[in-house]
Amino acid sequence: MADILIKNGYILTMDPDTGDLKKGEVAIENGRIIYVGLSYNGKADKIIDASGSVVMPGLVNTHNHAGMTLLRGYADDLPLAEWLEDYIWPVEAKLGPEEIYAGVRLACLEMIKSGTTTFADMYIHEQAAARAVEDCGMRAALSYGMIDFGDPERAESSLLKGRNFVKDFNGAANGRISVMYGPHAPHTCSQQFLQDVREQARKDDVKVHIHVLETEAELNQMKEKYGKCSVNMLHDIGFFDSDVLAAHCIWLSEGDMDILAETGVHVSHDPVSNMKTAAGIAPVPQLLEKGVNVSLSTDGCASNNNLDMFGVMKTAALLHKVNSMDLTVIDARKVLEMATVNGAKALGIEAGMIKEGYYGDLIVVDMKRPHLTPLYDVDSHLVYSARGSDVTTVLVDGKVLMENGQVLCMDEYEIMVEASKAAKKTDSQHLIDVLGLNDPSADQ
Ligand SMILES: C[C@H]1O[C@@H](n2cnc3c(N)ncnc32)[C@H](O)[C@@H]1O
Ligand SMILES: [Zn+2]
Repeated sequence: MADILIKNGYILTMDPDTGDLKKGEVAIENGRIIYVGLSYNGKADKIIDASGSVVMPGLVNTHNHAGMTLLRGYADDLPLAEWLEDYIWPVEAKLGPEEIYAGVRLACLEMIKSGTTTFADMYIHEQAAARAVEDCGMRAALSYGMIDFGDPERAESSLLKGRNFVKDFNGAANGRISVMYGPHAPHTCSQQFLQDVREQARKDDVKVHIHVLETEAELNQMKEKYGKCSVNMLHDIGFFDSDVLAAHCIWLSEGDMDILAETGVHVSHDPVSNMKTAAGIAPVPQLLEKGVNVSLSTDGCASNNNLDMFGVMKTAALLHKVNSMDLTVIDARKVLEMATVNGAKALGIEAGMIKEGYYGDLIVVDMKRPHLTPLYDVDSHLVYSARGSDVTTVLVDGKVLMENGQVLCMDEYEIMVEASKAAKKTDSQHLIDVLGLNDPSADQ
């Protein structure tokens, strides 16, 4: 007997072996998909009616700083280095685990409501992030953001934090949490530190999540310091392998792309963040052409400014079309693959497809909406016209986290209240009390 049977939906399996089903059924038991096909020959505890909807794999957001929801809109429209160094980093120092817990809860709420079932994270107080993920039921690959700035003491304490996190949370929350090592970037970490982290990750058999060549300033700094770019430096120290997830990868030469392809590095593409921070345009069509696994991500909320992967999908498609002045350079199916199959592959999880044996991580998207009518091509609608708010039902690990627009795994209002309170720790003079928390009349 299945736990859940989803009926009457258009099943976008993303599985090349089975293809999509115009009207099919998906059965889930013990957190895994046990049937995908036209009609399930068994009973189920719970039936989900997906009439007029698309049932598809949950979206996988492969680069986030989830706790940064607290800094959404905090310091916008500033040059990237100034934004990070003068605004974001000083204010992050004021945030403790309780604030980050509240921020990550808000991030999870936002992600669930817009169809993301798994995210990869790199941030501070990551234990608190793990607790938030555990509590809400999502799946995540978490890493402690480690920076040494060439200071051996900082290197030691950072690595220790990273190691403890890996030790304590690998496989936590019934396997929904996986861990990674998160050395921040080649220009904020010393070469020695990057080598030490690399070695530790191999020892622990844990993946590595890092920012690579997000800005031209990084490229110039690296050339000055090492006489070569970040990709070459990392390659020369043996850092690259198929367990590395590199975010951004904008300022790549042809040779850099070949290195990423040969070593099997996964690239996380953040088009919205990259456009907002004017960081540049990653050569995604070329990377895909060379066989690099490219997935999609929002980046942190302070550079996006939301966590809606539907917005990211549309932006990715449009950006590369106009950049190459060739609209055939990337199509809707490819974008959907990047947001599902490729993301799951980068994180090494059995998700991203509706396939027997894979995790019961899937979403239901309501197509009975004005902006999705009429319907000729499901892929096209999902990428070019749908929004996160069209997602009605979300399952992770075979558990229903949202059903018919109702979030079941947390109290939405409470999450917003707690995050708003946590945001006060920034001491910003500009914080506006939208929930009316400081207004006694709002209690009635
Ligand atoms: C893990 C660390 O990464 C920082 N961080 C957040 N967004 C970016 C970005 N676009 N580029 C580089 N670092 C970033 C966070 O502020 C945190 O300090
Ligand atoms: Zn980032």
